[in-house]
Amino acid sequence: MQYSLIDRLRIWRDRKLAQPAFQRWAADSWFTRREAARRARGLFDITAGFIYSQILYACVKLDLFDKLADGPQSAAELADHMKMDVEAADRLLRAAVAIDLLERRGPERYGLGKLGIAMPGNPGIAAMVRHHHMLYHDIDDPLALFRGELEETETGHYWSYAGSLDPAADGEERIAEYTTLMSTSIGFVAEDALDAYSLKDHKCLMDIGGGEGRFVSKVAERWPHLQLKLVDLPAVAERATKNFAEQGIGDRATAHGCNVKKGELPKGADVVTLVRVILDHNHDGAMEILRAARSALEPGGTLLIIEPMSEAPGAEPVGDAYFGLYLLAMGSGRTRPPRMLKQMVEEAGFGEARLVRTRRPIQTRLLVARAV
Ligand SMILES: C[S@@+](CC[C@H](N)C(=O)[O-])C[C@H]1O[C@@H](n2cnc3c(N)ncnc32)[C@H](O)[C@@H]1O
Repeated sequence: MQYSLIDRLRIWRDRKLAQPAFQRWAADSWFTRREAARRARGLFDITAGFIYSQILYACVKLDLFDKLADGPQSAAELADHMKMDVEAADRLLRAAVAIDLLERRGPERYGLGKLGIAMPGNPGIAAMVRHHHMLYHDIDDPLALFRGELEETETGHYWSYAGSLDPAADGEERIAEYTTLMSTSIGFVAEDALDAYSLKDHKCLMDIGGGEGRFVSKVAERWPHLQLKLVDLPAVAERATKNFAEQGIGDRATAHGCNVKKGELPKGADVVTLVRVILDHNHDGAMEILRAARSALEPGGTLLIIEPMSEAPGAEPVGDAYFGLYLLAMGSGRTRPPRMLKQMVEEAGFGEARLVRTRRPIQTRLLVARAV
């Protein structure tokens, strides 16, 4: 193998850094010890990450964050609720303190920690954590997952449309769980996207893959002048219709059931949204959806893709590590860097694609394009 000068310099540096003697020196030296400690801690955190996740999972299953939001409590006070003896309760609570989910309040009691404080106000995070039990199962042997040796995955079963030949045939019982999870977790995504892009100058919005309509409801609250359409698989669209009626927006929000990749989409929208949809699909499926979106719009119409993306500065582990494995376990889709999405939307008949800044790119990025 031929290496460039820069490669050879890096190989020399990597060998130097890998030497235990060098690492001892770096950990002792005043000049390097902070960085050495930071790296040692970073590697340990990755090594122990599965245990940290289980501590969070246990706290969520026990509703500890909601309970402690009402005021600090001791292990003795919580043990009955946690259905374990006081010593075990204390061990779990201490573990949660160590990873900043909880914090000590005096010698005996525990309250919300600097990370746990975000949990009570965001039921979407707890819902995501609860459904991770499927992933624990699917990534038990990560190499089998990467090598495509798993015949079935729990995550693929849960997201019933992933890899299905006829997702439109799914009935209520297959879609109920995932639609509820999506609704519970849409809050911040909708808020950040709607703060980043004004719909003031639009007349009619169509949300493709809109689930049971929570995003459309948020749009309806914020922009009362807009007509609203939603498209999703028939059993999902039925739930949206019911929700729109219950929320009193049935006169301006309608839901249409069809397989977007095959069906004819309603016309009349001047802006189409795809919220957490494209990442679920492999290239061909994603292109079918983008082309369907294009055919539903007149030239000049607007497309908004709202989803986590790959290579988000500062949020790389979310797009590339978390969703990378999640979508592999699901059996379909990938997160994409904005440049790849831009290319795809251009291929589907859109131009002027640009990324719009959002408040929390870790979960929500926004790409806007115009139909040409
Ligand atoms: C990850 S969910 C996102 C739901 C919603 N946009 C949100 O962010 O909460 C993907 C949605 O796409 C829908 N979907 C998947 N494949 C579809 C297809 N071929 N035709 C229509 N809808 C589809 C699913 O039913 C689901 O509601």
